[in-house]
Amino acid sequence: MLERSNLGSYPPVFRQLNSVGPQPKSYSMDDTQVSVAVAVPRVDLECLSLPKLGEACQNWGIFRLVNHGIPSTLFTRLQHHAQMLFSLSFESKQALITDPFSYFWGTPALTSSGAALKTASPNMNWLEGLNVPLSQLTQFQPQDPLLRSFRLLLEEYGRHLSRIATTLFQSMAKNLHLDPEQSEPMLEESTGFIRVYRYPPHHSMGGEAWGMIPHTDSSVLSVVNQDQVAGLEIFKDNKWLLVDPIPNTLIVHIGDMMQAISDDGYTSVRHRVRVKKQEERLSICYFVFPAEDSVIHSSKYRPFTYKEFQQQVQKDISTIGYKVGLQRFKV
Ligand SMILES: O=C(O)CCC(=O)C(=O)O
Ligand SMILES: [Fe+2]
Repeated sequence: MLERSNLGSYPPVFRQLNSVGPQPKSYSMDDTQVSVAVAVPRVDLECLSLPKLGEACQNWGIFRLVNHGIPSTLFTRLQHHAQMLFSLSFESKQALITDPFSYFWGTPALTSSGAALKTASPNMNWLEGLNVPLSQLTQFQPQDPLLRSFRLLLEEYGRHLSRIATTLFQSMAKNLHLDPEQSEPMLEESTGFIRVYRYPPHHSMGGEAWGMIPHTDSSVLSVVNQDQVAGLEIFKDNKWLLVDPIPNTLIVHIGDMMQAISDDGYTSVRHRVRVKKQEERLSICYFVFPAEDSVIHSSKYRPFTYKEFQQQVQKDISTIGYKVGLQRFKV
């Protein structure tokens, strides 16, 4: 049960708990019925089966990674630190979390500097988060002991995620018969960043709020580490399906860049996050991209760089309120 004392840690716009005051505008969707839990395919990183991996990427665009080599104690410590950090007062978080980290709420769409992107959309995403560019981690030398130890954990976690993403990408490239020289810049480890999210509870009296509205990730690969509070849903075969949390497993998403690289053979799966009435949810997500200026060649899209793609996404979010994505680049 949520402690009221927690309230001061939420950004003011999320402090409407139990009130009948004005509700944030909700994302209007007709397909918000309860989604069913589903067994997403499992991929074992220790005994990686290329056919199984290929099948998951083609048919699902998402899979559950097991035997990934990350110690369970690292998961626990990360979650614990994230919880402690988010439970600080809103003002403390604003003051403590400084460049190159950034603290945001209400939208996951950020500019390249980490500031929240001004969006034309009235949809409020019911979340607060921390943005961590991994290549700049060592520049973050906070005085605060909690942040200092969190940074060390993120560094260790980032190394694991780089290893995992590289192994998976190389196996996917093999499956797709990509030329190793051309595919190498398609996964640039230095572009990797981590988002740590907290989804506050939402006591809806009138409207419903989404933790994160439906979207596809712009990345090559995204790796989600969720706590025990369910909420992540994927859209498959015209249904929303719940991706259950299972301790010590990771959820890997195919992102838009991987969809383009694979000539649409793999699907960047649409997903969203549902918020709970009583419980907070935490997740720690990793995203990795192609080298900014490498040209992505695909039979389905005109040649483009990730930089162009990102600029187009930011322009669409600012002007029309949502991401159009790969459609903008179709031949
Ligand atoms: O919190 C989650 O489980 C997913 C977050 C997500 O989809 C994203 O950051 O793109
Ligand atoms: Fe996502």
